[in-house]
Amino acid sequence: MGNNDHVIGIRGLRVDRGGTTVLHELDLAVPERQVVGLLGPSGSGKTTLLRTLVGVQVVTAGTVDVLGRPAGDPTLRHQVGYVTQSPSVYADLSVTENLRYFATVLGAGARDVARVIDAVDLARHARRRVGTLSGGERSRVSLAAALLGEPRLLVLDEPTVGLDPVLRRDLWDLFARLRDAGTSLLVSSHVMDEATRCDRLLLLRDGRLLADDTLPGLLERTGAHDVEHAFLRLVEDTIPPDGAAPAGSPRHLGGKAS
Ligand SMILES: Nc1ncnc2c1ncn2[C@@H]1O[C@H](COP(=O)(O)OP(=O)(O)OP(=O)(O)O)[C@@H](O)[C@H]1O
Repeated sequence: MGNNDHVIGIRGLRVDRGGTTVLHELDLAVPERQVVGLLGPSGSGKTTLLRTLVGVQVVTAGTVDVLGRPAGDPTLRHQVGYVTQSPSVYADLSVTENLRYFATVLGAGARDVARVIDAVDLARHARRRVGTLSGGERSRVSLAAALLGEPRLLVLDEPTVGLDPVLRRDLWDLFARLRDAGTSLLVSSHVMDEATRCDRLLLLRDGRLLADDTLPGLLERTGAHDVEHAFLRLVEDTIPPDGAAPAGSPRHLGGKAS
């Protein structure tokens, strides 16, 4: 796959925070027009990795390219939508007022406001003050703001956290629709089940990439029946017990380990 098919290219990325290395020599590429899940337990480095993509994280070593430009390049501002874990919208403004404000900042038109409100299914709450919305509704307002201007890449940090199963399903349906319309998405989650909704998976643990694969590829490679067990098998393979085969041995990676 050539560079043109990738929306994100990372080489030798190392990030130190507070004197500790939290991302170790990451190499990865995210293909365009796919929903790519960045899965890993709490503290594995997901947010740190996403922050590097939008240029707000100091990088110790390596390169991070987004849409063919260095991460953080001003030309990317309108092409990358980023939603952080805490909703970054104004509680004392209505849904529409929030989005009009962000549309003005981004130079997007009023029609775009109606489009993004529809996209996240908040039309019936458009006049409500954001402070009166539920947590899930509020996070959809943040998502709507990220959709303004039709970015080519959406970077979403744990967008489904705290949502009930119905809302989670609806949000993943929305991600699939955005992908079908041509957007590339990188979505972080610590809920391994959400792997089934992703076209590709990046599994992160302790700042290291355990896997960069499709779900079927991952299951076949590890012989596991779900992503949680695949994750555990990969962890076993990278931390061998005393006297066992070295890390990266084909013990589990190719076979059907029990
Ligand atoms: N400002 C900071 N200073 C020092 N260490 C930090 C800082 N922010 C995060 N870390 C550490 O970096 C590591 C990765 O954190 P990060 O927030 O990227 O993980 P995460 O996978 O997003 O976790 P979560 O799912 O809980 O949000 C953790 O060990 C965390 O304690």
